[in-house]
Amino acid sequence: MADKRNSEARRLAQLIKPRRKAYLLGLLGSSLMDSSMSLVFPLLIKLVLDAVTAKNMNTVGKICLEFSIIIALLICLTPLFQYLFGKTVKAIMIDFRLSVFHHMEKLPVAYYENTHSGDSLSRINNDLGVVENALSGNIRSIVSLLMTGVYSAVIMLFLNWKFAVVLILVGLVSTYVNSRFALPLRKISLEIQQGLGKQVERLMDLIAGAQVSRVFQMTGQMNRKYQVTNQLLAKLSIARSVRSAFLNSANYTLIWINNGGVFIFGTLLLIHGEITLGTLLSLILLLDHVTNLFRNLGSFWANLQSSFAGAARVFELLDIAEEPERHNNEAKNKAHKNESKQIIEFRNVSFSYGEGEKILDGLNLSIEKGHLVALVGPSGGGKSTILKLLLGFYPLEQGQIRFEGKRFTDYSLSEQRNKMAYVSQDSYLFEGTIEENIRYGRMDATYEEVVAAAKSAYAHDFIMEQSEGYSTSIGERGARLSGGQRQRITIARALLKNATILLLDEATSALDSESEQAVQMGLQRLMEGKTTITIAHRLSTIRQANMIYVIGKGRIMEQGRHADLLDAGGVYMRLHNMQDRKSK
Ligand SMILES: Nc1ncnc2c1ncn2[C@@H]1O[C@H](COP(=O)(O)OP(=O)(O)OP(=O)(O)O)[C@@H](O)[C@H]1O
Repeated sequence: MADKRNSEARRLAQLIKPRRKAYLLGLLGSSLMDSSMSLVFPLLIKLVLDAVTAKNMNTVGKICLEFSIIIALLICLTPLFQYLFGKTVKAIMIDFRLSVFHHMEKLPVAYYENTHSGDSLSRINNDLGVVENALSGNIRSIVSLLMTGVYSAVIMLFLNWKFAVVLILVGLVSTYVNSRFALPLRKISLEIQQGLGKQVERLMDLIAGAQVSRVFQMTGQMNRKYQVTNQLLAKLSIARSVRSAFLNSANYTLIWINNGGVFIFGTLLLIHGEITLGTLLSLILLLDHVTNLFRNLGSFWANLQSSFAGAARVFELLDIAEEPERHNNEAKNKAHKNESKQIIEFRNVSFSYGEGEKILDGLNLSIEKGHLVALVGPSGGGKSTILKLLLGFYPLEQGQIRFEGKRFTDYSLSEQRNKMAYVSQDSYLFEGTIEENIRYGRMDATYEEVVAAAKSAYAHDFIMEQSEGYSTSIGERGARLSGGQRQRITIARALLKNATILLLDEATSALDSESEQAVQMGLQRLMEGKTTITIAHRLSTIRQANMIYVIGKGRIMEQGRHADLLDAGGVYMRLHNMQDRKSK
């Protein structure tokens, strides 16, 4: 645990490193201003009272003038240091948020498939907010407290060392009591941060699943799940409050013992003539700062521990390995020489997600350049997994994929993906205009090229019917468009990319028969001279395919052209007949 804390502190220090000078100057400067402000008054009281007791009015005037200058200086410098500190913390956080964002961009698809988006969102929102608090509020409070307390103690030592020593000894008890509360508070804070993550997950489900939850009348279940996280959070917050309350009452007890004892001791010193009235008053005012140090150091430390809990969750996210430039686990197959002319070849490929069962099991398939190849077969057979492997979303476990005659790993992942365009069942549309969404296919495309792609995808007409044509904003995930319209925009985006290989995963599934026919025609035009791998459930759409692979349980069950497979009378024929009967 201590190691972990150290590592979080070290990593937070690393964050500050590029702006270390400005951060330290802002932090120490503003803390110095805070503590100086607190010390000016006790000193002024002592000096003025001593001068008044000595009836030395000239000195009183001089002291007042000097202190006026000091206070004016403090008033001018305080906002300057605070501005520097605030600005530096913001700059550090901007860089940090950006690096977290960049990291998330590079995380493997597997991370997103296996982690609830609410958890990630909570880490980059709530937990990063907590880190910002640590860098600004928490650390500054501790430094200010330390400075004020230590200065006050030093001044007290000068004013009367006996008084100061008694006070410090009593204060150490207070620090010990406070520090005992720090660790449990940190533990609860970590649980609260995790609970907040769960709560965001529930909220994400509520928003993203708004339609489904209404159709399936799920509000009861969703409410219950939300209640569970809410109650857990409430329980944890109460536990934290209870511990804080105990800490506070322990502190109040100590304050009274401390103040009472010190007051009696100070009065005795005054009666015995060891200190003046001015010194006693000044000591009593300084006393508050020193007891504050002993009393609050523990609880401020505990707050910092809570911030570390948030930081730990962000660093945990940052520690997840990014996608490599290339998957290199095929290196053991170096001996394999390429003698094939195929554009894509799977050789004895086996794959499973994590520790689970084999999804692909010694799969062999080859795809010729310019061909239209269809993958069909029962649900869960592994068709989409084949496309995911081609896109490099997962590394291979066994076997190899060859690509344009070379090993897959001879290409970087970005080179592989540059050669491919992908339209999946639920291709994502981004917040922005229709034009922007199509242009993501190729950022340097001209407006005319964007329009041409939209025309080929048979999207142009409905785009022109929108209020602002290509500049129409489509809303989150294209919520202001119909399913078929969304699909045609994603097809236009893929068309614009003009990649050598087209991967279509049920690309026309969301279209009505009329627009499906239109898109099929557009795709036909696009596929000329390109290699297309399409996953199709409706076998009527792949009659023209050069090769059809029937995939089941991660293996090829049958392969051939449409007519051959029908003649063979196997799985394909049964699927075909079933669909035929349904359509009639
Ligand atoms: N990210 C994942 N983690 C774990 N298992 C997964 C993951 N994605 C898919 N699977 C499993 O892999 C198997 C094959 O899935 P895949 O999506 O490749 O099948 P498919 O043939 O495309 O199915 P469908 O025709 O229904 O789309 C399924 O059993 C599925 O549950």
